Amino acid sequence: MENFENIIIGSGQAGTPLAFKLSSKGQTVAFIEKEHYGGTCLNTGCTPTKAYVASARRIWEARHGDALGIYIPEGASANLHNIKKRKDALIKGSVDGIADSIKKNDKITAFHGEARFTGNKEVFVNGKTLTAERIFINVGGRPRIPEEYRSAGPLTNKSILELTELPEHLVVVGGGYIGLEFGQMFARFGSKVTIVERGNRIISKEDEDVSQAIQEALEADGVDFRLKANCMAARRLDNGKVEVTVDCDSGEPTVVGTHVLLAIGRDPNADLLDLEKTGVETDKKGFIKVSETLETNVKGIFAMGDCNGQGAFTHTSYNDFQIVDNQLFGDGSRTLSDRITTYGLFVDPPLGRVGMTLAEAKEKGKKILTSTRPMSKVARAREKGETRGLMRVVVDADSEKILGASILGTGGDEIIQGITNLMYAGSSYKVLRDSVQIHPTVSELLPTLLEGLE
Ligand SMILES: Cc1cc2nc3c(=O)[nH]c(=O)nc-3n(C[C@H](O)[C@H](O)[C@H](O)COP(=O)(O)OP(=O)(O)OC[C@H]3O[C@@H](n4cnc5c(N)ncnc54)[C@H](O)[C@@H]3O)c2cc1C
Ligand SMILES: NC(=O)c1ccc[n+]([C@@H]2O[C@H](COP(=O)([O-])OP(=O)(O)OC[C@H]3O[C@@H](n4cnc5c(N)ncnc54)[C@H](O)[C@@H]3O)[C@@H](O)[C@H]2O)c1
Repeated sequence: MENFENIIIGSGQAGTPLAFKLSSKGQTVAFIEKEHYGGTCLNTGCTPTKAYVASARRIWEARHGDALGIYIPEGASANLHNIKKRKDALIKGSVDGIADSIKKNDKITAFHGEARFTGNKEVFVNGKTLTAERIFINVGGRPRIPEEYRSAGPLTNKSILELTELPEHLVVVGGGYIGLEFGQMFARFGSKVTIVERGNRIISKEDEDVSQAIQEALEADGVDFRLKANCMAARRLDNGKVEVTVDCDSGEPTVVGTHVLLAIGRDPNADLLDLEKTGVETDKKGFIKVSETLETNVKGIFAMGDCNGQGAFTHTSYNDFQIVDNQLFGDGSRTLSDRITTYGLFVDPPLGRVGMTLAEAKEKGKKILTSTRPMSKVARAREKGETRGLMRVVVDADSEKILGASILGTGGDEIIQGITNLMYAGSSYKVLRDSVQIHPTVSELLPTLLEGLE
């Protein structure tokens, strides 16, 4: 039995900074990771996909000179082997950086193996039992793979990033974040892509016109959509192809492709921890239940990141770390409910989102003011020749505070942060409405957008 002051299970976006923070305070840490340092975001999530998105954008530019008066000779092609090589190098640099820092840190003891609980404050890994008064769980999630897809040998976000040759026809099941980002990039690389979605529209959390505009953007890249695909299964055919049963209301009942990517959501890894040995409670979906300060029902055991169901993004996991850090070493004022929902969808053009959609605000019965402006009415977007998308803001009519915004368009993933900042400041929308912004930028239309509130 080895005793530490802290045990961290999983080196995700919260566990890793926490290990270094605890050690900087002179505390001992057992840091357990079963796979690669940096977790999903670094190895099979954000970093590789955004590297691929950049390659996809480059080939799109190489094929779209005409609109801007540039003659580009034909022949640009994507070399997936080299795209992957670049991505692998990016990841290796960061993973090695974390490993080096851990090696040099005499307060952190690293364990490479799968941890599970054997007692209340007792964790078993690599044949050793570790104990600590404080245990932090940051185990993330894994792709959901329903039984009816298994025999087809579907790709996941992990295995698709190992391909070195382009799929001839990639069938993507799921029209959410993962399906849309991979769908567009592989279409741009040169694969035929069909996205099959169970709902009647893609990315259904967004306002309908936003979903529609994203679908049109991907269709312009050649992506086919099959919506309302409500009876889904997949099987491998004798000729090696995969057949996905879609059973939509109209059209062919199946789609046959060379590869199928499953992107229908992720399940938390909490079920693999033998949590019953500690009495830590999970909810119906398997997420670990936490308090406002991320402590579980067992005192001294915390859950951070995707496994607590309070967020599913790198920045929400990192914010979990900030909350725990503030509770342990700060003034204890930071809690979960301070967090404003914000995220990006990194298709092209990108979507930046914060707070409520218009539909959500209406559903909540709020007295609202709203304004929408198409990107075709934004000078900078016209100058760039990238006029797809729209910007929308929703304001609480009584408090004058911004409730939410969607910016789908060139630079949308960056521009949204200005609105996020205003929301964190708790200021009236009038502060932004009356501000001066640089010309010519997309942001300069934010004051105009706010002048149009109705
Ligand atoms: C394809 C894809 C693209 C994404 N793109 C974005 C994006 O652009 N922006 C964004 O904000 N988010 C993105 N995300 C989401 C983001 O990756 C996660 O929200 C983020 O990684 C937070 O994860 P985490 O901290 O909960 O844990 P993770 O990063 O999932 O790390 C958990 C770690 O725990 C380890 N582990 C699990 N069980 C055990 C165990 N029993 N013992 C030891 N170790 C264990 C795992 O090996 C893993 O390394 C993306 C996700 C995917 C899949
Ligand atoms: N840009 C980003 O920040 C980013 C990028 C990628 C992934 N992620 C994270 O990864 C998580 C998982 O992403 P995801 O795309 O797998 O999930 P998701 O929940 O975003 O989308 C899943 C989609 O699949 C559909 N679906 C569900 N079951 C289906 C079925 N049986 N057949 C057909 N369609 C089905 C759903 O209606 C939904 O549209 C997200 O919650 C997100 O937090 C974030």
